[in-house]
Amino acid sequence: MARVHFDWTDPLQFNALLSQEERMVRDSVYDYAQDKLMSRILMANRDEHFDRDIMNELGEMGLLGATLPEKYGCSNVSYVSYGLIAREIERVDSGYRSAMSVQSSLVMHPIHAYGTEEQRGKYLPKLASGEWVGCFGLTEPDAGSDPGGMKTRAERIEGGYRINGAKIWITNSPIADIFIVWAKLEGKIRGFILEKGMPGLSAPKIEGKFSLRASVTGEIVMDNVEVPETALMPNVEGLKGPFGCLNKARYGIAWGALGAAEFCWHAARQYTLDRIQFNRPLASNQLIQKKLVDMQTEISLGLFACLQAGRLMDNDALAVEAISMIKRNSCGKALDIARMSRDMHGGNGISDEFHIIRHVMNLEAVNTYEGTHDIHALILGRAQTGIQAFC
Ligand SMILES: Cc1cc2nc3c(=O)[nH]c(=O)nc-3n(C[C@H](O)[C@H](O)[C@H](O)COP(=O)(O)OP(=O)(O)OC[C@H]3O[C@@H](n4cnc5c(N)ncnc54)[C@H](O)[C@@H]3O)c2cc1C
Repeated sequence: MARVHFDWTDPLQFNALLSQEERMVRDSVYDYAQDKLMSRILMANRDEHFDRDIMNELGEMGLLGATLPEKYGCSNVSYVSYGLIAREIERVDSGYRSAMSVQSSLVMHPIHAYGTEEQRGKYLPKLASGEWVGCFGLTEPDAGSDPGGMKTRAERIEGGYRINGAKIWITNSPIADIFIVWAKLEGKIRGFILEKGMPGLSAPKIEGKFSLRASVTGEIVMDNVEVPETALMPNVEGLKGPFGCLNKARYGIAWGALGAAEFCWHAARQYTLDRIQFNRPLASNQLIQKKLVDMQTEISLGLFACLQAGRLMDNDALAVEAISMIKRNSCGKALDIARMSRDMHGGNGISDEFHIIRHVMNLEAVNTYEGTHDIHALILGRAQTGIQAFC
């Protein structure tokens, strides 16, 4: 049997399973991210700054709401391509991928899936181009893993609704033009589209984050915000509204986290090949090689799981529990890999100039948001045993 070449970067020939279009998407996003995002991230992270222009650039590249139809200004690519986009952006920084995911999965998706044709026509093209930025308000100070416990309320008034409540930990909210807000109306969770400048609506920034510093996060405060009837997204009610959005976002996160992990793995390999201690490269030690191989194995297996999930999603055949599995697996493994890479970089591992500590810090939040690692275990545990263990 002929000896088959082993590509250490792609041991199971993942790339061979991608279509021509998917490879083109991957390569163009890789080039953009390495050229335009990598050059900004060091100072953006240090200064806790999100460059608003990035949204316009992502829009120009067709990366916002990329899976949605062309008639709304979107690219209509496959979910596998969407995953590849997330992976390449997060190879640079989870904060940039977060900004993109929120716009695509948590703002544009619900408007498309639950909104009226008028709402789609009004909001989607401007969100697709990056002219407008959106945010998604579900989490509250007293309702995180248990969003059903939300206190935000909408009440009917003449011609529309009055909304009161507060959301916290909201990606993009301080720079948002559009706010997707989930509130209880007559006891049922409903989704509303709010716009910047509405009286009583404010979105203060949360300062002092040590994770996702290049992504802006804030609150949404609603003090008697009056919205017209047309602000309600009519086609969904109950928790399945926000969860439908979160499922799309969690799918993208599963791909993205592996992009961050790949950066940390490749950096650890190069660092330990270059760094001489005890008169030989660190990479000549068995312990180091084992760690590199553990990284390679987890990332390679994880990418196959994401690819299969993407193919199923493209055929409307992916169960939500499977999304919990890949979100949980990718985030947990990526965090372990980033921490391991940090350790292998020695003292340099804590310097932002090597980029590893930034990925470690970022992945802490990525492991927590959109359903924590343990909450996804409980979702899968319930599906396996039939027993609800949340409470
Ligand atoms: C940087 C960042 C950006 C975010 N962006 C957004 C956004 O754009 N929009 C939005 O709506 N939200 C956003 N979030 C919120 C995020 O989704 C929540 O932080 C997350 O869902 C967890 O909720 P919590 O922080 O209230 O933690 P809690 O729910 O209080 O959980 C704390 C701990 O308890 C554990 N726990 C909870 N319940 C159980 C249980 N039944 N059994 C066992 N363990 C349990 C959890 O696993 C966790 O370890 C963001 C968060 C961060 C950090």
